Amino acid sequence: MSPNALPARVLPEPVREAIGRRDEHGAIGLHRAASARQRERQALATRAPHALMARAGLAVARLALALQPHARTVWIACGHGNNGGDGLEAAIHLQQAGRQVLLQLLEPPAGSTAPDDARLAQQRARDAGLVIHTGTQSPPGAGQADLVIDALLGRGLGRPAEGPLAAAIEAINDAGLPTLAVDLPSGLPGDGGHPVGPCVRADWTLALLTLAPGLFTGAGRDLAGEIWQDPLGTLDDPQPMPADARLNDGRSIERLMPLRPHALHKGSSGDVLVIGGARGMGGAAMLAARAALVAGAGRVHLHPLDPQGLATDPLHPELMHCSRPDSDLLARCTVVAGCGGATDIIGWLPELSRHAARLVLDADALNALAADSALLALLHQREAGRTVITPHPLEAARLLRYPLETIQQDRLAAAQELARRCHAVVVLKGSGSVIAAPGRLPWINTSGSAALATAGSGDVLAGWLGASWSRRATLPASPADPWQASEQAARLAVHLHGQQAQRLSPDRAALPASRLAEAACLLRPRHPDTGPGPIA
Ligand SMILES: NC(=O)C1=CN([C@@H]2O[C@H](COP(=O)(O)OP(=O)(O)OC[C@H]3O[C@@H](n4cnc5c(N)ncnc54)[C@H](O)[C@@H]3O)[C@@H](O)[C@H]2O)[C@@H](O)CC1
Ligand SMILES: Nc1ncnc2c1ncn2[C@@H]1O[C@H](COP(=O)(O)OP(=O)(O)O)[C@@H](O)[C@H]1O
Ligand SMILES: [K+]
Repeated sequence: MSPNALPARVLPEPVREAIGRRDEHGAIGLHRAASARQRERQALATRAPHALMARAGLAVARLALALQPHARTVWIACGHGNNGGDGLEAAIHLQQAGRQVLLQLLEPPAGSTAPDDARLAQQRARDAGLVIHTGTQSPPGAGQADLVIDALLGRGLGRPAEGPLAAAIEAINDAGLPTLAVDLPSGLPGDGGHPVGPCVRADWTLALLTLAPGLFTGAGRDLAGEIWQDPLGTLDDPQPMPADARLNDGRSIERLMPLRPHALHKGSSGDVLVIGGARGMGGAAMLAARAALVAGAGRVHLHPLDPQGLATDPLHPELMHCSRPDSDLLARCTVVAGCGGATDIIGWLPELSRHAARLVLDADALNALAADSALLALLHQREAGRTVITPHPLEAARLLRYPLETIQQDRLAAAQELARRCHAVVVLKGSGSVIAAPGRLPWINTSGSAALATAGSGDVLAGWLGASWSRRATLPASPADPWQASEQAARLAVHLHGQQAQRLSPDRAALPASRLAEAACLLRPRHPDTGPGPIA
């Protein structure tokens, strides 16, 4: 086994991966189960029987040895499908590398049989002299192993695990050992990232062939740990299956960073107008305005909905108070509406829908929209690429009239549906924010952390996004692609917002939103989140 050829680490960033894995947008593609299967079929068709699984097993064993080089005993829990087959193949290599392997195999449920590849892997493991424990209990000594490899279930998860499978998942979690998941943590739905039954909590996940969106959003990040990928030698295959989504990671947004040329003037950075801050919630609008200012908008106007609200910001006297925005101002600005807007924002929405050049709707503006289909119809009449909405999952649930659970079970689908219904670019916030524009592949953002789970960090994002969009609006637009500017502005702001939070709070301690607003930028942060790179 060559120790040099390891898979590529996808998260945490930065990625130093094999050449050729990025698409024409400089992005890494994500595949839902149906296209992953199709990709697998394509790969199987051009290879010798069992070659793909043998390679998968080798990739798992190599990564296990690289991550835990001193592990002497490795417990490998295998299911009856091809995910288990990968585990069995890995067992052969780990045994050959001198490790003691405790190999557990769950029997198929009554009436079903293991797939051919997995059966062949079982035979090969037996032929290699491995002892296979087939009871429902973990193998003796498993709890004292140095590493557990979870090969119970991968992309085949069809329903919540129960019975022996659920017990095996719980045994892995209860053991508290360093855990490497094969392809997916068992129990994690690859498309959605929101388990409804028991699920392995892994320290590392090695995705095989394709990357599942569910690894990067919802509960996926916490359950998958550090994410690695091995394309199993398929990078040069002709016509690979197109992706269903893309990763909005550091590399993919590099090309979106606006230049600040020497001859820049405030008129070339665009204007932002923030409307929000009803009584008692002036801070929300102030945070959005500050973020827009610090992120580099040419001019920032603030219209507080509370007439007694702060007229000026003592920390930022450059912020312009605006007592009554007229249609000329609306037609010039990127309008960020709704932060702390309460019900006072409702009356503004028809006018904003008609006149705002670019419109970012957040918080209470979204609640107003959810409650009034006439407002939604007005939004629909706006030109393509003129609106961005930034709901958190509960706001998305109100807008779509779905239970919150449904949103979280398939965040990609929810964001796409919202984009279609609202005729807007959508930022569905939370762990692994999804950015979706109508009729386009959605993006899953990789930056950010629980440091952002504080009141006001969404207001900061809305203002940041406003500045990002204003800046892009002054650049030459692509007439053939009306969604491009707003989608790119959202991608850039969402990624930098998360990246700055990681930089300011590396240990994920709660980050006051006012500190984040002061760090708003549209440039590469000075201290990007770096870590040891993978060996690719
Ligand atoms: N065929 C190959 O050569 C390759 C297979 N690969 C592996 O194959 C995996 C997919 O394999 P499978 O399609 O066999 O699926 P899995 O091994 O993930 O699951 C096996 C079977 O378990 C059953 N099942 C699903 N949910 C269950 C539940 N809650 N309780 C009990 N049984 C349940 C299903 O019938 C499913 O087909 C990937 O995740 C990956 O690890 C990849 O390594 C690529 C190569
Ligand atoms: N655990 C997390 N991981 C990554 N990003 C997060 C996490 N929690 C919150 N965020 C981000 O923080 C922001 C919170 O926005 P929101 O829920 O609207 O809060 P608020 O209304 O208090 O400002 C969003 O950008 C969201 O994506
Ligand atoms: K697994």
